[in-house]
Formats: sequence, structure tokens, C-alpha cells
Amino acid sequence: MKAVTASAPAKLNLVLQVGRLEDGYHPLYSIFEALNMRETVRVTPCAGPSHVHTTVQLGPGSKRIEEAINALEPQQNLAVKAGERLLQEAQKRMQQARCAHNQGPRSIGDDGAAALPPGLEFEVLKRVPMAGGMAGGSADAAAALVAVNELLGLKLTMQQLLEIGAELGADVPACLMGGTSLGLRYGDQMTKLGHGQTHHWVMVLVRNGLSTPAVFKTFDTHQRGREKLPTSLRTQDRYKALGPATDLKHLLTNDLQASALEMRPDLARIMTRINHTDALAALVSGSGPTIAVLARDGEHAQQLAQTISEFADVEDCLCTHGPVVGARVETLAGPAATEKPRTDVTATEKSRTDAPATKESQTDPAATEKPCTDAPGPQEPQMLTLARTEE
Ligand SMILES: C[C@](O)(CO)[C@H](O)COP(=O)(O)OP(=O)(O)OC[C@H]1O[C@@H](n2ccc(N)nc2=O)[C@H](O)[C@@H]1O
Ligand SMILES: Nc1ncnc2c1ncn2[C@@H]1O[C@H](COP(=O)(O)OP(=O)(O)OP(=O)(O)O)[C@@H](O)[C@H]1O
Repeated sequence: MKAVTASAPAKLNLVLQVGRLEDGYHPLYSIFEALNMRETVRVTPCAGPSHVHTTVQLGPGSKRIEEAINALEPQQNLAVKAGERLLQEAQKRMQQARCAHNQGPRSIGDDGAAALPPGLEFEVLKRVPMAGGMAGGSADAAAALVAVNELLGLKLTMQQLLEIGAELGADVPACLMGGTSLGLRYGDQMTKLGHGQTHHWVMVLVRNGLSTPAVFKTFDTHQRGREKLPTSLRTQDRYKALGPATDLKHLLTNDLQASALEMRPDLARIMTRINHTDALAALVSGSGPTIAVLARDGEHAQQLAQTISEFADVEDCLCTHGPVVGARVETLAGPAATEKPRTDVTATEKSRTDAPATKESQTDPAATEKPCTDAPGPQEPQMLTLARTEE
């Protein structure tokens, strides 16, 4: 059994409308755009229990984030959770095959060529900030699902992966699907919106993360939940989400923004200063604290990144764009993700004098961005109703 490497994108909620708390979760009406900031996960079978090592490529904060992620118990890491979930699925299938064939094949493959490994080794190359509101952990889970599906020859469809992904975290389906997508209910009822124009963003990073449950809690304290949410895509939203930046700027909405800004006065100050630049628009990304700034084009994004990176409390600015393809296999036996040279330095780092803001945010050579028209892998259904069923 060979190593498999897969990648998955970060997300930005172009629209995030939030309803009132129901059974521990808030219903949503959200339009996601997959960003060209990709997490890469390399999976190898191993003889012992599953384990994970993460390398972070994020400029100034990398070492700190690396330590925090590597300090997590393997079973708490979303990449491991996702991979183990599929390993269990493979074990279940093998058991069923054994019963059906009375001590039949030892593997999940029809030929019984290889036994299942006891565990999996994950090497994660992280380029999405931790607890930044861009679904970095969910992207790790999405990449791990696609990689382990391939490694174990499970042949699960996109629909099946989306169902499993939704059980792991609310943002995992968006990272699997990529492109521009609508998420209803808990973000688990997904529809792909088709092919949109490219949008250029500056992702403004600050030093400390924000906990998603904590932001939802503040939101509830102020009873900010909408009584009613749209139950299907609003036509005007589709055009704005897929259209040029000049139309998109009129769509951007985040119901969690007020709560995130309230919890973090530093963000509120940065937002005020951004509003005095010539950016088309700015909003908090998901539950924050990252702020997404919409630019006219790539050059404008670089200029904005240069300006904003000088603001107080801004740790770094990353230029990126979307929409891009969802989770996909990159190579069947490529070099370890962590062995790849950092050819993708991107950040406008305040502390770095030799790195002008002229490069795009990450593009792993193995994960080179392509327009989302070439979305590979399992077939994408148009409308998907996923695991979290109504009680
Ligand atoms: C805010 C968003 O990023 C918008 O895309 C997502 O809804 C959050 O996605 P996520 O981080 O993958 O969230 P999960 O890991 O599933 O949930 C973390 C916690 O956030 C809260 N949560 C999450 C999603 C949701 N629709 N309502 C919630 O109240 C719950 O307390 C939950 O226990
Ligand atoms: N592979 C992982 N990468 C990052 N965090 C992880 C991972 N696995 C588990 N976690 C836990 O999940 C928490 C949130 O991580 P993540 O980086 O996905 O936040 P986020 O980007 O704000 O998420 P979202 O936008 O989906 O709300 C972390 O604080 C960490 O404890």
C-alpha cells in the first residue's frame, strides 16, 4: 500500500446568515467560496496506532501554531479523526466480506491482496491559520478523507464523503466540495453554484485565534439569531456570488461579525482602518478573527496587503483568490508533504524586509490552483442532503 497525498482548500463565507440555536447548533444560510490556501495531507499505512505530524508554513506565527497543533492528542486532530473514520469503514466492509465469503479475502479489495494496516501516519502541511475562521482543521479532515479513500481503495463517492465529513465538522463539506457552494441547515445541505469569476482577497491575520463555540455563545447572549432564514438560494445571491468583485461587494454579509468584533476590540480597530482604504469591502471570515478584504484584482490585493500589514495588531497579510477546486488527490506516491521546498512564500510579513507583497498566497507545487471547472475525483451531485437528519 503506497502513500497518498491530497489537498483541500480553506473557505470564506461570502454570506453567513445565522438562525437561532436548535439542539446545540445554529441553522445557517451560507455561501462558501473555496480559497487558494490549501492544506496538504500525506497518508501512509503504519504498523502501530495512528499518529500525525504537522508542519506549518505561515510566516511569523508558524512555530507557535506548529507547537499548538502538535500538542493535540492524535485522536483530537481532525485529520486523524477523518482517516480513522474511513479505516473503520474499511474494517467493517472487510468483516462483511469475510462473513459473506466465509473467511474470504483479508483486504477490502476483491483480490484480497493486502491486509488493512492497524493505523495510519499523517503528515500535514498547514497553510491555513489555526482557529482563524477559515476552516483549516476542516480542510485537513477533507484532505484526509480523500487521501484515505484512495489509499484503502474504498471508492466512496463524493456524496458519501460529504455525509461522513458533515459528522466530523460543519465546514468539512465546504472544503470537500470547493468552488462556490450554498450551505443550508448546519452547512451540511450543500449545493454547488456553478463557475464564478475569480475574486482577489487579502486575508488579514491577527495574533490569537477565536473559538467558534465562544463566538456563537456571544451571538446567543445578544439574541442575534434570525427568526427566519432563506430555505433555498436567492437568485440575486447567485449572480453576486459568481459575478465580478464589484457585484460581490454588495453581497458580503456575516451575522457573526458583530459578536467577533465585540469579543476582540483589536479587530474592530483594524476593521475601521481598513474601511478607510480603497478596498472594495471587508468582513470577518466565519467566526473570525481573520478579516477578508476584497480587492479589485491581484495587483490591488498586493497594494492593500502592503498597506494593511503596517496597521497595529496585524500579524500578517496573505493574498489569495477564489473560487478553487475542492479536496483532491495530488499524487499517489509523491514525496512527503513536509519535504517540499517552500516555493510558495506569500505573506506580506511586517518583519520581513526582503519579501515584498508581490506573491500570491500558497500554491504547493503539488496543489497548483486550477479553475474549478476541472474539479476531479468523485462526481459532484447538484443537491446533497447530508448526515445530520432532522430529529
Ligand atoms: C462558523 C462556520 O465556520 C461557518 O462556516 C461554521 O458554521 C463552523 O464550522 P466548524 O468550526 O466546522 O464547526 P463544528 O466543529 O461543527 O462546531 C463547533 C461548535 O460551534 C458551534 N456551532 C457550529 C456550527 C453551527 N452551525 N452552529 C453552532 O452553534 C457549536 O457549539 C459546535 O459545537
Ligand atoms: N488538524 C487541525 N488543524 C487545526 N485545528 C485542529 C485540527 N484538528 C483539531 N483542531 C482543533 O480545532 C480547533 C479549530 O481549528 P480550525 O483551525 O479549524 O479553526 P477555524 O478555522 O476557526 O474553524 P472554522 O472556520 O471551521 O470555525 C483548534 O483550536 C484545534 O483545537
